[in-house]
Amino acid sequence: MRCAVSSMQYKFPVGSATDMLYFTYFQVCSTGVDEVLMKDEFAKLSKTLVQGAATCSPPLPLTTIVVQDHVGISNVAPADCPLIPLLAPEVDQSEEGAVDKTRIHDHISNLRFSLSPTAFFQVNTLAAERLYTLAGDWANLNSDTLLFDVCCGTGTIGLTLAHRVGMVVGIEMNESAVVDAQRNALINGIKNCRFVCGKAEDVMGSLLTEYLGSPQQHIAASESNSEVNGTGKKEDIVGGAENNGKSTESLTEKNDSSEINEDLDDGVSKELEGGHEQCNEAVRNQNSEEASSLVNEESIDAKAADCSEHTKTREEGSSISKNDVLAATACQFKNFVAIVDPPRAGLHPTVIKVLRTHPRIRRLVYISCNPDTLVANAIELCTPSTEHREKNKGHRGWRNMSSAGLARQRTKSMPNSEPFVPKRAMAVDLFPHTSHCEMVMLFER
Ligand SMILES: C[S@@+](CC[C@H](N)C(=O)[O-])C[C@H]1O[C@@H](n2cnc3c(N)ncnc32)[C@H](O)[C@@H]1O
Repeated sequence: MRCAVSSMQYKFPVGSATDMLYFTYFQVCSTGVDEVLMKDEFAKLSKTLVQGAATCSPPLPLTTIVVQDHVGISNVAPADCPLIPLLAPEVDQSEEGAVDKTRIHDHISNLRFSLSPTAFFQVNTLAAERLYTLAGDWANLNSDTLLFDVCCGTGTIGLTLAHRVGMVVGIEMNESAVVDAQRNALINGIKNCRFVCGKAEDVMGSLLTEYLGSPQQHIAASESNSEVNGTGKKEDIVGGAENNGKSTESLTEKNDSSEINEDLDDGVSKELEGGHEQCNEAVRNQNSEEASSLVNEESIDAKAADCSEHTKTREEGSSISKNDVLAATACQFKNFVAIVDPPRAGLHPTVIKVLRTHPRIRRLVYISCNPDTLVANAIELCTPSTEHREKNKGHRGWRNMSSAGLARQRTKSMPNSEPFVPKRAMAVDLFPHTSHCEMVMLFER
């Protein structure tokens, strides 16, 4: 296939609404095209965009254009592909905070978000605000809630809901987005969030065990509770697990450690002493404008990088970080909720499996931009374990199977576990005048 930039159709939002085409990225396939020609085409593209932005009314403040250089077959360039700047921002060094012009800034729910070029961010921010609020309402959040923000991007969902929960743990595979999320927490003075860089399928299981204890532990606690008092009530299970869980043990061990005291010197101790209520109060009182005027972008950069470094160090097991302290305090929570917002491919089967088989996750809010994969994931979350059909029997071959068909096959190897029940669903129109929308679905058990 041969295709160059010049063969692309692109319009710019000029004139009447019917002429408009909003885009978040261009995709260019350049197989067999000379590099000089490509450069020339990119220069033309850049010029067109600059002209389009200037002729808008009011003119669009276009500061940066970058392209990602990806060699390979994919409809999305991986986040670590090199970035080529086509239009560099005009930086006035005398102006305070000028360095920040290389980043995009936006606001959602009175919070300020600073974004790097490869990080995902909803284009329709007003509708995104409604979407996240709805997800938060359905998630039934309170100060006893530990919220897992799965596929968290730049931290938008977790940060906008942080004031409604005890703590947020965000999981995201794009490293730049994770650093953005740390940075956005700092910019907005939010202290009860931890962001972990990794594929959800690789880290979700160990994070659930770290914060909630292992599924086996809770099943055992549940069984012994039922034997002792003949009830098996879920409240009893939660209470027992809190005292016996891994998190409690690690809290005791870590509080004795001299290493942790050094780590706390940087002010983390103050965050924790005050508890989550104080932290929530800070979030409530500090609107984004005040916060942004208080923070210095360079120190934010350093702190965000520092936080992400801590995450890495911690995973290597060589030191105790601020994140360990957050993890250690997690045992106080009673309500564990996941809000998942995966890409079009949906959640990886491993993520579905760990969420379904952990008995303490009772509520899950799924935000989806692709109904096909939402249905497939819902089948795996909700099919009762008792339906033991013979594995691999009666299917028409993997290649011809829909995502729902594949999901049905996978339910046969799902470990015995209580199924979720789909309770509510609502479409949120983030992309007016297109056939796309976001779907929010609440699952409970
Ligand atoms: C639809 S976006 C949602 C981002 C964020 N929740 C928001 O609303 O801005 C999906 C996000 O999932 C991330 N992602 C994709 N696959 C992932 C995986 N396997 N594990 C963790 N994150 C993943 C992407 O990098 C992207 O940031």
